[in-house]
Amino acid sequence: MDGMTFILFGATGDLAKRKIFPAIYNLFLDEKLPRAFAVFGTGRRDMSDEDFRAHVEQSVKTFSRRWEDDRDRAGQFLSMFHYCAMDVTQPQDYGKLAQRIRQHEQEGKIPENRIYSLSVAPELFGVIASNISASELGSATGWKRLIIEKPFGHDLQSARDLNRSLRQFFDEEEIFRIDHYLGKPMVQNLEVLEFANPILRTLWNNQHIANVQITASETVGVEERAGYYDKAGAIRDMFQNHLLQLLMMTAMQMPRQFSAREIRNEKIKVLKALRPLRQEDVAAHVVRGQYGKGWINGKPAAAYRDEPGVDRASNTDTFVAARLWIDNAFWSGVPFYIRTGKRMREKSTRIVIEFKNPLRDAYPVRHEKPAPNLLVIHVNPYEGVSFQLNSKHPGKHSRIEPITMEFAANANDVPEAYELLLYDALRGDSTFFAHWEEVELCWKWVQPILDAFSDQRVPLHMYEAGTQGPETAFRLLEEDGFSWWELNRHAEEGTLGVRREALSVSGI
Ligand SMILES: NC(=O)C1=CN([C@@H]2O[C@H](COP(=O)(O)OP(=O)(O)OC[C@H]3O[C@@H](n4cnc5c(N)ncnc54)[C@H](OP(=O)(O)O)[C@@H]3O)[C@@H](O)[C@H]2O)C=CC1
Ligand SMILES: O=C1O[C@H](COP(=O)(O)O)[C@@H](O)[C@H](O)[C@H]1O
Repeated sequence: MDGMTFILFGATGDLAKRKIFPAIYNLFLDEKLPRAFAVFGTGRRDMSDEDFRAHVEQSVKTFSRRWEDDRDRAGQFLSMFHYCAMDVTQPQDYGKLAQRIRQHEQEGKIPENRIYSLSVAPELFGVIASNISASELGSATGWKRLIIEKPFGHDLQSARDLNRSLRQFFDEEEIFRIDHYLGKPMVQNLEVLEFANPILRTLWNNQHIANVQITASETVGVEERAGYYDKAGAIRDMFQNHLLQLLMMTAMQMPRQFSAREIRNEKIKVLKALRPLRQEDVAAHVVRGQYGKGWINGKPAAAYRDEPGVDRASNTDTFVAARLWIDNAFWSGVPFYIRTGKRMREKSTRIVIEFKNPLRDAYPVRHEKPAPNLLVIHVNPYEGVSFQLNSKHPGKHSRIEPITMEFAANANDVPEAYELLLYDALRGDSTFFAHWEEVELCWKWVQPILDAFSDQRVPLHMYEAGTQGPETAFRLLEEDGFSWWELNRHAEEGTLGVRREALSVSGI
């Protein structure tokens, strides 16, 4: 890799501390950084380079799973970090930053290749891109890339406006929109599972698959982010981006080549085949929920409306479940059920593929019915794959019981999403970043839901904190003769199976 400079706007913020510095540190330990690599952090507060390095060290000690107490190594790592206080809204401040970067590049004979990473509030994305371009930074002789955090817009129109303003200064190929779900190792593994296993490839279609369920449930509530979340809700925070990305990665067909462009084309085909929702149909296919008070892991949890910073009369969705149809030759007739929520019973992101069960009634009456085969991709926090098959009980003649074959990744060896994504951005590989066309199509599909929610056309169902969401989300599947599959009780002990989910039992 060529030498380069990583310019981090928002280097004193929460994301930098928890994700970005630890990721850079892990890449450093793995010798994946270019030989000539420097980070210039910026923020409004005053800090010397030494203060900044102490801040980076503290962040890495706290948040990297691999901190090594080796002073030489730590010194070598920290010497890459520099700090420049500035206000990003002030064009004159960019000259100071540009001078420091240029001096560093000249002293080290480093090419003027620059990555601008925007870890600041989204309102500042456009102004930073414009000021970079208008300042001395804009006349660098090397390549440039822009890393953007979420949220990318608040709805279809604002996303288009933001994209238009960024595209005045950066080409699409230069923009790397982070969706950290695309950096999760099991999500990156999806294309291998689907396409490198002829057995699965043969089965990956509507002839064999009965339904697909994608769940991202969290036990945490709104935490300290009410200011942002109360305006966003689960539909913007998780559904429009992370969950639709999981849907695309699951439903896409094998690309002609495993290049960023071809993979993106296949993902886009899925979005284009998604059956559009008319506003008047939203209530029939989308369930909207908000958590009330309840219990999480034996501790009382406040209702969403009682959380600090939340409007007492808020109608914001903290839970969304939806039924989607992909109208193409591969998936026609297969419902995709997607749900996400805060303050649910368990933290789990998983994709469950339920296979058709044509032999269910082929066994004589005295036998138990075989359960459907299930393939479960456990994305988070367990990372692995399990396959549920049927087997005959050795002792009981007529007993058919489900058995699970599983593969679980060794948690210590699994890199974090930001590590994989930053490494890709350094190499200029955009496969696991959200392309504008994907982002726009996702907003387009979601927009009628946003409109129906804001017009109060979809009832807001309250659910008790610590449960699996409102009852209506169970009905959504029951209408089609299915039920949600949940992690089995022994998941913490390493068993990755699933079982049919019972209706809203709280986690008391
Ligand atoms: N935190 C998280 O877990 C996640 C965050 N994100 C996204 O990442 C981005 C950053 O979030 P987060 O780190 O939580 O935010 P914080 O509020 O913690 O940090 C904001 C950063 O922006 C800097 N900043 C604010 N205004 C200016 C200004 N006018 N000039 C220069 N610097 C400024 C602050 O510096 P200073 O205080 O020194 O002025 C600070 O470093 C947001 O887009 C967020 O949506 C996305 C996913 C998860
Ligand atoms: O982007 C977000 O993701 C987190 C959940 O991420 P995970 O990696 O822990 O599954 C969510 O809590 C947050 O609200 C959202 O902004």
